[in-house]
Amino acid sequence: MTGLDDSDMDVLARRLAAIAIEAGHVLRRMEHALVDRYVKDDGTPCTLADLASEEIILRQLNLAWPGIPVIAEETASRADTDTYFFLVDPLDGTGDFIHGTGEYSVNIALVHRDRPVCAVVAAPALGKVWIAGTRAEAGAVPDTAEASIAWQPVRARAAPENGLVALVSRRHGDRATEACLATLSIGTRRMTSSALKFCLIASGEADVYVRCGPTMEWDTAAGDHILSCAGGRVVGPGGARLTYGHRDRDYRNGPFAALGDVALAPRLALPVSC
Ligand SMILES: Nc1ncnc2c1ncn2[C@@H]1O[C@H](COP(=O)(O)O)[C@@H](OP(=O)(O)O)[C@H]1O
Ligand SMILES: [Mg+2]
Repeated sequence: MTGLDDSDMDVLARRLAAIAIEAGHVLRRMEHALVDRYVKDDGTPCTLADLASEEIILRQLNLAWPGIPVIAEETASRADTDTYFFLVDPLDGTGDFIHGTGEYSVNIALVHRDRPVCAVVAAPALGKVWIAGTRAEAGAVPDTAEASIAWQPVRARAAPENGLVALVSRRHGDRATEACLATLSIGTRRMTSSALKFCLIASGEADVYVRCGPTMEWDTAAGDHILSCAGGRVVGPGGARLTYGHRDRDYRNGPFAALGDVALAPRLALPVSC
């Protein structure tokens, strides 16, 4: 028994937002510091800021929900995922944090069995935060932890007949992604980093994000849930929704597409693996 079954997921999403915002304040303070960094085995960077953010999030999650396993990027525990577990990316878009574009996010998702049920994506440098429990909402990041947030509902848009807006990673591209995008009639491409791509589609500012290169479950779970609650969908090869908690594959995702309008799904030609 975790007690989470009886939780109001929209209330819980606000609590996750407070944690992500607290971590985000620390990230902002570290933005201009000379932050030590190293390159991990997968070739992606890590900084002291990733670790500081993760420490705060782990502490707060353990305080609020003791005993619920947490799979976090920098200390990815191999603990058994229970019925409920958290997926945490303390700093998604570390490359952008280092390069100062501001396009980085803090992602926290609560997963029930293999699908997210509650999530936050905070973009501290852009001053925006998205949440979802049963509905997707967005607000401005307040300057202080005590200030309240005026949450507004967000909704993905119907795909326009022509000129879809596609979001592509600023730092990670690959041929399979390009081939898949070529099957859609893309009018505009916008480079965006981190889980912000899911949130911009959830807010009706873009239509599609295709990713055939490697990503991890903590990169996508929170954005997946926010976009799903906003009326969109994140699908893998064959059109099925993504599932989470795959320790057997080290929490790696396969290829996926995030869609504002599910009607785009039949037009996709995703490869079966990355
Ligand atoms: N070779 C690789 N293996 C695993 N994940 C990778 C990867 N290259 C990029 N990623 C993932 O892509 C994320 C960045 O996505 P984007 O390019 O859309 O901003 C990274 O997030 P982190 O910055 O949290 O490490 C990382 O998790
Ligand atoms: Mg990260």
